Amino acid sequence: MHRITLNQQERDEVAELVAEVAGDDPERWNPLEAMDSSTELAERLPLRLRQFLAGVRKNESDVTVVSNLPVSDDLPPTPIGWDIAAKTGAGHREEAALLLCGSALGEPFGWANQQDGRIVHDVCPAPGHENSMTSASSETELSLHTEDVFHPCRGDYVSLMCLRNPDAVGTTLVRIANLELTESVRDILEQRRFRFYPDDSHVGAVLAGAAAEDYLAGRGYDLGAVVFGPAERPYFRFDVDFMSAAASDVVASEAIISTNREFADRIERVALLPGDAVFVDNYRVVHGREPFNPRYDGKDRWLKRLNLIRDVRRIYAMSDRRSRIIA
Ligand SMILES: NC(=[NH2+])NCCC[C@H](N)C(=O)O
Ligand SMILES: O=C(O)CCC(=O)C(=O)O
Ligand SMILES: [Fe+2]
Repeated sequence: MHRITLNQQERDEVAELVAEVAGDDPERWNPLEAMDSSTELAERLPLRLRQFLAGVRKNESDVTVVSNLPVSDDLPPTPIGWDIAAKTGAGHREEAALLLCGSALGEPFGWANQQDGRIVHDVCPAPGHENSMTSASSETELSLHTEDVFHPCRGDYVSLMCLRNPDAVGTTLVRIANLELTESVRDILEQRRFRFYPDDSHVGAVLAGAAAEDYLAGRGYDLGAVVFGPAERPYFRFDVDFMSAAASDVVASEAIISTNREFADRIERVALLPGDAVFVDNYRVVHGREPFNPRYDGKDRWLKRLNLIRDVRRIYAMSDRRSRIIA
């Protein structure tokens, strides 16, 4: 794990940029506008941080933590669900901090059908979702997954900035570099024998069964491989809850099961503290979360999440609109 810890002066410098991007009034916070200014202002981040993130990008570092980012003294209570945060602008300065750092690594983008098309998401437990398969869950663990596994323009990085984490709940991680797959399993994973589906956070997406297969095939998301790219430094995608083998392909189905079993021995964890942001390489690492007990008292665990792609033109090229929000 690569880590940089900002010193006091660097933290103050970031806080100044955050103030410029975010302003004082959460009610007037417009993340899409802020995204534009943050891309320019990212040039003024402390040199040591910019150089560090440039190295992360160039070397394709698996997991990177930036520590001691500014978190507001007057942080509002943890919202009880992302929709509340969307209404109130809660944690808008921290959204700005994540946009600034993220812009040094990639290009922010979002999904029209996820968290209402927001560019920065809230990850906090929500009543009624304790055992769901979305980031709003708590009591049930969140399976190790590639973020937005189904989509060809899924993020190169998923980034999470911590505002609160009182019980030091861990984000779980497995790197492909640590997997010891047998040659025969790897061989199967490299073949286009798998289907990948939108997860439950993509509202209104067709979720399962034959209808989903038609929908995805119609959009060009046909059978794909799990492992791909350079043999010496491969990429992968995996989400046991939202993938399947092609119909009646028992061998591919078994490869999913054995890969998922292999994860168990390779899990690393990072318990983010307030002011930590983790940048997970979404092509080299799957991530998830340990279970925990939600409180719903304003002191709950609270992260901001931002997707980053290395070349936003890949998104523009898929559509007839020049938008970072994938429809
Ligand atoms: N295996 C899974 N549960 N995958 C879905 C992960 C959570 C999803 N990214 C969300 O925003 O809610
Ligand atoms: O809460 C975490 O640590 C991870 C959450 C996650 O995987 C997500 O929001 O996509
Ligand atoms: Fe995730």
